[in-house]
Amino acid sequence: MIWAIVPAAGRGSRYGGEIPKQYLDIAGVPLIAYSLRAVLAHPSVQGAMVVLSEDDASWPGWTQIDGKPVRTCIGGAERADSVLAGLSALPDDVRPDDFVLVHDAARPHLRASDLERLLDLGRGDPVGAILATPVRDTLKRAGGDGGIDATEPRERLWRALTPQLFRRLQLTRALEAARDAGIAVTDESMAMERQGHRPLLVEGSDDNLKVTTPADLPLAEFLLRFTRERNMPESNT
Ligand SMILES: Nc1ccn([C@@H]2O[C@H](COP(=O)(O)OP(=O)(O)OP(=O)(O)O)[C@@H](O)[C@H]2O)c(=O)n1
Ligand SMILES: C[C@](O)(CO)[C@H](O)COP(=O)(O)O
Repeated sequence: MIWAIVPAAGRGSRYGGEIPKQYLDIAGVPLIAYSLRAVLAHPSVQGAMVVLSEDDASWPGWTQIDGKPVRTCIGGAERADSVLAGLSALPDDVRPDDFVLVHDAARPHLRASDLERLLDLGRGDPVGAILATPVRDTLKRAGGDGGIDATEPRERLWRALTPQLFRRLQLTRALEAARDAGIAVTDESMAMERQGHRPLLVEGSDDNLKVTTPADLPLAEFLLRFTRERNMPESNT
């Protein structure tokens, strides 16, 4: 069985607003509820560890979703610190070799079929796997003056998404090594790659968007309200 770690300790500075973006209302439900419901919907996921900020005043205090346990711990200044805190706070019966699934609280529209593919392929990989999508646009390198310095080759370039699936101890060691080296890793895979691992790329969906700026919220709401595969959470406490 697998535990999900849901980093939700960010302040949403690029979004702005009164409350952290993971608590914004989408169709009457906080954004984080969709992200949690999406990972907990898989039968192999037995619970979720939500990583909160020290002064989080918005967390609704859920202790279960769909009958699965939801626990919390306090994160850190950077996302990687929060994931490390989540790894450390997992229940004692989560073994060092067990897979854990890390999914951003800010990614509410995770398709069940994408999660199934990630778990199916990732659990068969010696290291683990991440959801990602191939880059489909031409990429430009910006100069400091607002002009274009170069067009970058996009062959074999993918956008990393979440969830990302790794074994508890291996991921813990990789994140600790990056922290101790003073390297800021932007996702779990980067920490694993620094250790020489080559995580599997599993193709996900472009609509597994991360709500980062205000422009993202209407699109997230559209996706959650109207797409076929949706995880509309029921109310729960
Ligand atoms: N110290 C941090 C920073 C981020 N996150 C979480 O990591 C996910 C992805 O991070 P991002 O989209 O960057 O969220 P924020 O850091 O809140 O956004 P910003 O960078 O705009 O402040 C979010 O669910 C966020 O809550 C976290 O748990 N702990
Ligand atoms: C983990 C992630 O969502 C993969 O794309 C991304 O790296 C998070 O970056 P952020 O700057 O913390 O939003």
